[in-house]
Amino acid sequence: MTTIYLSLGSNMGDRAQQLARAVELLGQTAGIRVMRVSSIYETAPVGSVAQDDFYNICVVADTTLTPQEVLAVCQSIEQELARVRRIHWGPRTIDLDILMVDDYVIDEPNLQVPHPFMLERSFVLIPLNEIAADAVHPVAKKRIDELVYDDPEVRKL
Ligand SMILES: Nc1nc2nc(S)n(CCO)c2c(=O)[nH]1
Repeated sequence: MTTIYLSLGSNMGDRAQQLARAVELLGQTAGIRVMRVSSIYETAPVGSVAQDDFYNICVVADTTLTPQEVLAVCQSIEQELARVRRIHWGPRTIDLDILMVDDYVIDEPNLQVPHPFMLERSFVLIPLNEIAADAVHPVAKKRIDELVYDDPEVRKL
């Protein structure tokens, strides 16, 4: 059994409903037990594409699946919720990113763990700190509550 830390985001359609449905689908997946779900945060879009504000959450789950199997589950949930990725870094119905898997460091063509951008994303660190403050980033060797920083553009609903 390993512990996985996920970031979920949506900025198209009923954002809260998309997030709730994604968490429901995660919980219905064999081999995944959702343990904690953060509050919803409204967040300013990061990246070069002008788009609507996101709703972001983080999820902690226990799993018997491999990281690659978890990635496949995330991708299938994105498809199920009809994620339409027209523009890279553009609007999306739902986005599920694997942040950490225990203390694993993975560098595969389709999967980098810890997530390469998580330390510079307040829309990840602030929700993650709410539910996993004592989790340790396996490369930075610091707790999430040592890595998190304030950002007025990340607003708890
Ligand atoms: N605030 C915010 N900005 C984002 N830019 C991208 S791309 N994404 C998708 C996650 O990689 C987000 C997001 O989830 N939230």
